[in-house]
Amino acid sequence: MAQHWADFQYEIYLNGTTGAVPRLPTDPSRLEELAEHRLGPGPVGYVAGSAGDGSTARANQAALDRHRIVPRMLRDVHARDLTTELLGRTLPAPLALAPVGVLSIMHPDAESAAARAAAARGVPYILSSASSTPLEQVAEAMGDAERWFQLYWGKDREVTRSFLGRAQASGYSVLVVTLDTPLLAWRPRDLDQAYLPFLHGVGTANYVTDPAFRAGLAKPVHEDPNAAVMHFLGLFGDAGHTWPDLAFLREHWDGPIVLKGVLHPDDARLAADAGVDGVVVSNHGGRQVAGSIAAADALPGVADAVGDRLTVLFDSGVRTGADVFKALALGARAVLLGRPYVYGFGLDGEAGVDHVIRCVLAEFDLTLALSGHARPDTVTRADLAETAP
Ligand SMILES: Cc1cc2nc3c(=O)[nH]c(=O)nc-3n(C[C@H](O)[C@H](O)[C@H](O)COP(=O)(O)O)c2cc1C
Ligand SMILES: O=C(O)C(=O)c1ccccc1
Repeated sequence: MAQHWADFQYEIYLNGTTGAVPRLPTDPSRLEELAEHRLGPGPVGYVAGSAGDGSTARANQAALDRHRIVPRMLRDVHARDLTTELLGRTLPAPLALAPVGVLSIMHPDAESAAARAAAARGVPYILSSASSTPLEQVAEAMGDAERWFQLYWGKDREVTRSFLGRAQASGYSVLVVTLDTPLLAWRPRDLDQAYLPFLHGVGTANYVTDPAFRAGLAKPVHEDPNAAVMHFLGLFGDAGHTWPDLAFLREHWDGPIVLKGVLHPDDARLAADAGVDGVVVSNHGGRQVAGSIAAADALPGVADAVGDRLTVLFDSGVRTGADVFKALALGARAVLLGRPYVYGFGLDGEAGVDHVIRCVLAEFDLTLALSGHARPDTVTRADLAETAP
């Protein structure tokens, strides 16, 4: 019998015959509850928290929930193939791990371990600019797996140029440029605990090891670490960038460029006009604009506007394999998984990330089959019914 991601369920049941149950829950809500219970209040608050009243984060899930799958019967779904072509690459499934900075607040093994877990399954890992470990070290941990780098496009051109050069020298091939975070949003859960990871020395490793960044410091990092953090906070974002500035990135990056955080169809058209290769429809997991449109509600408009010109990716609210199916039906080529893998990582390190990847892909494989599809790319809007809120 061909190997399917769905076989993970029988592996779990078979292990159960010897009394072994999974070390982590397979249900994403229970995983989050466990993380809230076991991990430190500052760190877990940073991950679980969102902007303002939290309404955008809730809306992300509600929007996916409002769309219901309409399964089709008696189609041959016996042999399934989840491989997905995008940006000139073949992925084992329509899934990548979203860039999440400061992972060492969750687990001391940090980004290298999360990246290794993704690499072992062939799932692209998108390394954040704000990683706890320098990008060169994470690249080494990944062997010859796909490397994607997420850029916080900051105020200092020399630092940006240096980051792009370092990332290319370390074998990162896809550049994901995050547009929705020129400033950190108002985040009450962090404010109420007065907790910001960077001030605990986390998330600045790519910066403090960078020659161009160091050139802007009055004193060496070890002599005045707080000044280095404040310098980072002052330059990691730039609220002054506009569309024509993208030419600078195009000039300094050889591979595909994907813009993350696009919600308006007109912005998607501007992205296509600017000559980039893809967009991620995302509201940053509800962490930036409280009250913003749910990402899943923005997806069809963006897909209609640029689906024939750009690779459309999606994140914000994906928790299950069924959510992956719905995102594809609404027009995404693939999805990025955010908080769920971070909880798995916090609870069980590299093995926890592997567990979450396998749960989501097993359920996606089963959803695909039970809905009448043998491949991700045959899923369309006709597979969904939209119900009243
Ligand atoms: C703790 C945390 C840190 C994040 N850091 C980054 C980052 O460094 N760069 C970035 O582009 N997005 C970052 N994001 C956003 C994710 O890439 C992604 O858009 C979001 O988590 C998707 O929403 P979801 O977690 O609800 O699925 C972060 C998200 C979380 C939860
Ligand atoms: O916390 C975040 O959502 C985020 O994107 C971020 C921003 C700056 C540095 C690290 C993470």
